[in-house]
Amino acid sequence: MSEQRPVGPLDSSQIPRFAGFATFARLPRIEEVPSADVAVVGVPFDSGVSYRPGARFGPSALREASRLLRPYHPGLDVSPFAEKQVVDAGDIAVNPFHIGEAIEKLQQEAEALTAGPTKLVTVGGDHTIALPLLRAAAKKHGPVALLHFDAHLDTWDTYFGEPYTHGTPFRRAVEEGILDTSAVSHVGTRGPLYGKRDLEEDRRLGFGIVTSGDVLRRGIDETVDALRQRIGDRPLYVSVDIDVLDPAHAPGTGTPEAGGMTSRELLEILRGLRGLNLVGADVVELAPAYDHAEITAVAASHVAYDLVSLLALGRDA
Ligand SMILES: N=C(N)NCCCC(=O)O
Ligand SMILES: [Zn+2]
Ligand SMILES: [Zn+2]
Repeated sequence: MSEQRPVGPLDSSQIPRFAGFATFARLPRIEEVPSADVAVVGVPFDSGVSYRPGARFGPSALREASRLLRPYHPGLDVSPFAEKQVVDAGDIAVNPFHIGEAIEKLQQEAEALTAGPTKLVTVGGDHTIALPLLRAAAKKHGPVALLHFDAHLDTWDTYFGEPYTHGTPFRRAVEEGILDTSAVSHVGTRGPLYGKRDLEEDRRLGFGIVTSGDVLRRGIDETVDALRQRIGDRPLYVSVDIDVLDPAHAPGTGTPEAGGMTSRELLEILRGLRGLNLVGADVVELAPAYDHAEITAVAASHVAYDLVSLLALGRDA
């Protein structure tokens, strides 16, 4: 940004936070400011799911839950909306009846949004959308390190013979050479698999795994240290599937698995990433039809807030 001060959220002491249109954290829309450092953008797409549908309603649920976010982040000691111009870039509308076309359009739109200095936090939508987002990130930064928070590996080959689904984005990404496979990790993995081969193939692709049990046994600090060492100075993309959380913390999702992380653990690990070379991030698989009292939407909105805050801190954290 130039000398101009960022346009922040609506003042909740003047306009109650439950009033008015829902943009992320009540921030301005992208059209309302000359340029943006960080944009939160929705992708209401769930045509790639293998079980419960409904993540197409994720972006609007997250925006509604984000009304309660406040401008200062004590955990990271940053006021992200004062440091940087953060905006809501609306939704990227993609074809719900054609996955291939949806992926192409999403990649184009993500490239257009990030053509300048703007960094994206994308709200899904199902996990299929990570592939075009990673393509756009790699086009700009070269192959990126990946930190993938998820109950699932999402490195399966095909479903019903189809290569582009929410269970396959990271295998496609490795095949396409858009990930730096010396620094790709899953965190929070658990639950039954199709066979032991799933793990062998995942390892062959280059992934390291920190299971949800590992996080419990090692604790936050040791987990963060190991991840930071692996990532180093590389451009980093963070993908958060909200089903990384235990169904008690995130019932509103399509493929829930027992034994997951708490939202506290996830947020603490994210805060441990400050100072890394974060270039983009997503939060996916929020499916509000299965939610209760906005439990999952609130958790996802806080994850998005932490990701925005990390981007607002930038490298000088
Ligand atoms: N990406 C998510 N959430 N789930 C993938 C699960 C794929 C499966 O049903 O085997
Ligand atoms: Zn998952
Ligand atoms: Zn996933």
